[in-house]
Amino acid sequence: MSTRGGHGGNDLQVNGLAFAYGEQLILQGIDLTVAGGEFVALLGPSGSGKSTLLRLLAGLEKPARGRISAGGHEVAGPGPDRAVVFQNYSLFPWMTVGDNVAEAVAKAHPKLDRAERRRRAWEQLDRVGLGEAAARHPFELSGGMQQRAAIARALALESPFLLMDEPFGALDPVNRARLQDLLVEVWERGQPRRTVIFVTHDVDEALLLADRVVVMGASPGRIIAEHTVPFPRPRRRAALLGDDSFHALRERITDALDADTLAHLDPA
Ligand SMILES: Nc1ncnc2c1ncn2[C@@H]1O[C@H](COP(=O)(O)OP(=O)(O)OP(=O)(O)O)[C@@H](O)[C@H]1O
Repeated sequence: MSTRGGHGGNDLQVNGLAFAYGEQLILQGIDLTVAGGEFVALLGPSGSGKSTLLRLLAGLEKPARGRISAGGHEVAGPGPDRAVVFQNYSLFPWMTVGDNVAEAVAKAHPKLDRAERRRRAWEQLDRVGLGEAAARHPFELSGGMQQRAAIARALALESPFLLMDEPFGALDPVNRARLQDLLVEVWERGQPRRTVIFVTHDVDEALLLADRVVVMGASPGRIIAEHTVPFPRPRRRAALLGDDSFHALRERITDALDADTLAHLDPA
């Protein structure tokens, strides 16, 4: 089944977007359309403005020029329709893992009573394999478990958009692979599917997870290429590695990134 058909209210539109920090132009001429339920990876070298673009989509920064709309509404600030997961877990350290997630449930459903909030929080934690850890504090968990909890919290918001900034960048390879699989599993089960924007600088991760890869270049940050990822799901790492078309696409993307990096090296 196509994921590009759209699910009504959860498409994303970026038109003529520019952003600057002071005098420094960070993003320029960004046009991007993401269909409802689509999983898009934003790939690019360090400094190409991936995180900045994600922060703009989250409403944490304001564009200097251009427009962003999410689900047909102009983005004017952060909102519960757009859950964000950062690299460093960002759980509240003074709350148990269960309470961290229950807090997100309360945001999504302010009228629920405490018992029902907790029930739903526990349900989310079960989905990510953390049912046993709900009463523990973040510092009592491994990095992988904390990131699972951060994902459970983002899912508990029941938001149509999931914005993820290198969420698995700090994890060891085994945990990273587990959480990649978990993310795809929960995304595929969504009814409707969430629209996911996933920042990474790992080409293999982008090709494993995404429906489409948007490649950014630097100075200023802009989109230099887009590729639909044609591999059928479920995707298996070993099968991808044995597929010539995977290597061909990987090479095209890596070449584009290398060319952009070379073009911006100091001539000295
Ligand atoms: N708060 C800030 N003030 C000034 N400049 C900033 C700020 N945050 C980021 N920048 C600059 O904006 C540019 C883009 O940064 P950004 O973090 O969006 O890139 P990125 O592609 O996500 O990089 P990375 O892969 O290293 O995370 C960089 O040149 C960075 O130095």
